[in-house]
Amino acid sequence: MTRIKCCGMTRVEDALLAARLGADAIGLVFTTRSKRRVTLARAREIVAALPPFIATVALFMDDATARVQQVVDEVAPTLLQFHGRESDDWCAQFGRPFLKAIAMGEGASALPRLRDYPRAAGLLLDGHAAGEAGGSGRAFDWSLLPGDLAQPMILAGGLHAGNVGDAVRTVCPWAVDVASGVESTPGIKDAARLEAFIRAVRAADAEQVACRA
Ligand SMILES: O=C(O)c1ccccc1N[C@@H]1O[C@H](COP(=O)(O)O)[C@@H](O)[C@H]1O
Repeated sequence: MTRIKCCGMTRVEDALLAARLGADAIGLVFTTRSKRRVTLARAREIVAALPPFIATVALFMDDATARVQQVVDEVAPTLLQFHGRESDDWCAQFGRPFLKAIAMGEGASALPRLRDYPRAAGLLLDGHAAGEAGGSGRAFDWSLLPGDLAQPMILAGGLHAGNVGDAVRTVCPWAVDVASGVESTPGIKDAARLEAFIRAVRAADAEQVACRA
């Protein structure tokens, strides 16, 4: 079954809705380069409201070590997610499992970077170009993806209810991650779009026997 992460939560009600509809994880964005940025207080409020077994993922992009440590100490997210030029060692210093985002917007030239993060719990492949912020709603060419990634792959970038079924069938990712594709406005989730997204993933899962082989 494909795991589902819904990123860029800024409201308790949206996080609870995602959990109720069947999301496995929610993302909280701390980088200043995002319209979905949350304060520490709001992040704590969202995390405290969640039911059991929903993972929380704190997202950063070239942030200071002290800032990441502060979020680790005060919010206690399940995982960290790094979107910038952070190295594998730098990401690992917090002693937490982490996802490393790889900017796939440049196409095949991004592929060597998939080998640079052996300590990552998963690689999140996003549609933006290196140096740009994610959460742009931009997809990339999934046919570039190698079938033999060493780590679990989290597919992101421009996913929405209309294309996520194809993504699951074509790529067989460990998880999918969505931000703008389930929003009415940045940071505000749309219940109908979120429900349609999760339904589309589950429908593709039901058809896709190859991924479970
Ligand atoms: O969501 C953001 O604002 C954001 C900012 C900076 C780096 C990453 C960000 N979001 C991540 O990007 C992916 C793809 O977003 P989208 O679905 O294409 O809008 C998203 O899943 C977040 O993990």
